[in-house]
Amino acid sequence: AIEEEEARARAFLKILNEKTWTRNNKGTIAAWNYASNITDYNLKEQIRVSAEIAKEVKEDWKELTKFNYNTFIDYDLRRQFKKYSILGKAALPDDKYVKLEKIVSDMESAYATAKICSYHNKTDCSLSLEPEITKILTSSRDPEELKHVWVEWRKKTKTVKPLFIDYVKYSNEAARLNNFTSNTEYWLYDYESPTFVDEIEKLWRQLKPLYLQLHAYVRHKLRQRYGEVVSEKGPIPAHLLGNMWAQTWGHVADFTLPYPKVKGPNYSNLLAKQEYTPIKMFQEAERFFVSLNLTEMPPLFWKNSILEKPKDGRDLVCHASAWDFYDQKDFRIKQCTDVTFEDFITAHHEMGHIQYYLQYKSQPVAYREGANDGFHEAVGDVMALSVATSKHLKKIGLIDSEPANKDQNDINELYQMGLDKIAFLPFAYLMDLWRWQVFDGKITPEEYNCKWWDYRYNIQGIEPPVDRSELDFDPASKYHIVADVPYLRYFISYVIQFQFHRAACEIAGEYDPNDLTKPLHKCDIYQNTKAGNAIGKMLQMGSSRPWREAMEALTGQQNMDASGLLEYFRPLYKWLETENQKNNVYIGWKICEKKCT
Ligand SMILES: C=C(C[SeH])C(=O)N1CCC[C@H]1C(=O)O
Ligand SMILES: [Zn+2]
Repeated sequence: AIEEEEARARAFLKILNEKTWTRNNKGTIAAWNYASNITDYNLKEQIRVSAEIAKEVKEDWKELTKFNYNTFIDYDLRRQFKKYSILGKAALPDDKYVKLEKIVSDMESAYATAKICSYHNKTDCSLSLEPEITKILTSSRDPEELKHVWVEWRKKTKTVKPLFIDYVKYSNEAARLNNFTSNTEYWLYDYESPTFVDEIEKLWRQLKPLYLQLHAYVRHKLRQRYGEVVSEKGPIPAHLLGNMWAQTWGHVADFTLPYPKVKGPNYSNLLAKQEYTPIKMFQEAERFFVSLNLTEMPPLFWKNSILEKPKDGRDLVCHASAWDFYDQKDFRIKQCTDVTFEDFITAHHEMGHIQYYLQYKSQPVAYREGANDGFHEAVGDVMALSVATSKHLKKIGLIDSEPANKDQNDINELYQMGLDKIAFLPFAYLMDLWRWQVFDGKITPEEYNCKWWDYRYNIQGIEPPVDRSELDFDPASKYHIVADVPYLRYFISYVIQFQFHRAACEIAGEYDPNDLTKPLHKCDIYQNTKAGNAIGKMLQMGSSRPWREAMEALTGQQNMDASGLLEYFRPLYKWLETENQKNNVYIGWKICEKKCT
């Protein structure tokens, strides 16, 4: 009878849970050893362990699928079985599994070890993405030097194209073995919502007008600074926006600010002046979480994390990441942290992942993940929305007084935040729009690059600094493309983090929609344990319930909703519309001559 089968299933699941966290721990250790020290030995070891685990997982899967779990009455039992029933890449035959693992590791190490020559000193070819190239992109105001690093980085990273073609093939093969039509369907499966892509498209439609206003203003200001290299009505040249991928534009703030006369201090300089070190940045981040009655970092975090780029000359993956070792004790961050405000904010982002791991660590293994992957990306950013306010920075003594001219400074602060949060939306959206079409075969290898630039033109309104062709492979210039990391999670995060922020700020009494003295963008939930407890309750759920129920636990609503972000940026939106009208600025962009052939 079903009761008897469910009893057997519970016993089976108990054992599977134990085996799974132990396997995950072993696999994560091997993956950490490779990512933090790229050597042939560590690569072989990582692949050996991963293949061994895949074999064992497949054995257990054969047993698991003998159960009639879709008929189980117990929701929780049914849900856990359903999660374990998706085998993922382990569905591949052993040899193809190893091939796919090696392909992704090789693409990731090509990216992690890529170096370019300096613009000013052609014999110095030691520049890595972090910190050297990043520093140039954020601080150089020489269009020729910016063009040099933009082009040279892509010359180095495009070499993985043949590997990427095979990556697509094997990923699709694995997806089909899981009864998905392609890797696209596999990537979207966990959102448990057939209308999910439509919901995302609708959010972008609601947010695009705000983006168009910001884009028009920034192009106008860049044109004032750089002249004809920035067209009046065309896309913005991608190399002038302070970021290798033009995904966030915060580093052009200092010469495009709405009210330059009341420009505040450079926070990065203040961090350096106050002798912050990477460790102190993470300790400060921890203090914020603990102030909300959330959990402190466990001893092994401080013992095992890599919080600065090692100076021993080793190759490692510098792209910031947070790791759960599934033993409920070992949680780590690996980040090549510089003492900059951007990295201080990223420290909160990464610690948000660790906090989520800590909050759901007592859940069954199958539920130790975000309600959906966008939630995982949002946790730290919610904290950072409070931390980045001048009100908070005064509380922690980074600045000694809040800026004088309130209204003008408010617009400046909103603009600074908008250069990161609003500018990011079309980039995050197009990253998987392109990959979904690649996995579905609608974009073929012969057109990878020009279809990429079609999206970059049409959705983001940017253009390359030099002509592109199919001999280039610009998507590979971005970590997530070569490392097989989906990106829709960040678009989701940048929308829902403002819903979470609004809910937490209302609980904290820091935001009141009817009280103009408490606008959302001035909210700081620091030390508010009521807000912290509400956030913690949502995080403890992990993926034990569908994400809409987790969303409802904190915000009282079940849908993703652009109104949080639009409420936060409302004052900036009005200011931009007025300013653009005053300057008679063209809104949008004419698709100028195709730069990809
Ligand atoms: C910091 C991380 C590790 Se999850 C990251 O990849 N992020 C954080 C924001 C967007 C995205 C990126 O850098 O592209
Ligand atoms: Zn993240």
